Amino acid sequence: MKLILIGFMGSGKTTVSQLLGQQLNEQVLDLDREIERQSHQTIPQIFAQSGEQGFRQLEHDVLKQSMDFEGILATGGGTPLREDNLQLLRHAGVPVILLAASPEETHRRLQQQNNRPLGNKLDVDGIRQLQHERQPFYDRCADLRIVTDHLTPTEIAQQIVKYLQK
Ligand SMILES: Nc1ncnc2c1ncn2[C@@H]1O[C@H](COP(=O)(O)OP(=O)(O)O)[C@@H](O)[C@H]1O
Ligand SMILES: O=C(O)C1=C[C@@H](OP(=O)(O)O)[C@@H](O)[C@H](O)C1
Ligand SMILES: [Mg+2]
Repeated sequence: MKLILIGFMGSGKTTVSQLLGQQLNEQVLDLDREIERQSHQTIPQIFAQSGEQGFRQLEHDVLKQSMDFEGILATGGGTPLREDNLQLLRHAGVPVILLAASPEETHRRLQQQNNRPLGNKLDVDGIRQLQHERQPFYDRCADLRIVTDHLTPTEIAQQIVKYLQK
């Protein structure tokens, strides 16, 4: 692994990882896409059929087997919530970058897509609450936190590249 992106749903992990992959000429692994590829189901289908618990088990299995991947890893927003996942992320030995956005901006972004079983039904207050609950887990593994509300994905990728060069 070269770099790990973590953060709440809609913070831009998937988008920024693709840009970083192009700029740094590195492979990108998006945990959700890999889960979908291996299970032959979409994320909403997995939640509908196996519940959140079933999804979390798949997520853990795929994370564990991805740890020796040589490239940029985009996690899902709930990946750091499990202690065993958090330990894997912390001990990967690569920078862990936390992307963040305000509840209002997150709500705007999540409304543009309908593929997040845990995010799509939340209003701004629900997002604020869930972000608050998850914050301690994100803080425990992040080396750098970037607030993305007023940054384009390109600008975020540039900040990360600069950070890596230091
Ligand atoms: N910095 C940004 N500014 C505005 N919109 C963004 C930004 N980053 C991502 N988005 C948009 O927000 C949505 C969620 O982005 P995504 O990369 O899927 O986030 P994540 O993987 O963290 O859930 C997408 O529609 C994406 O185009
Ligand atoms: O925050 C979460 O619990 C989740 C985030 C999603 O990934 P994104 O953060 O890329 O949306 C996806 O893993 C799943 O819907 C659950
Ligand atoms: Mg994503």
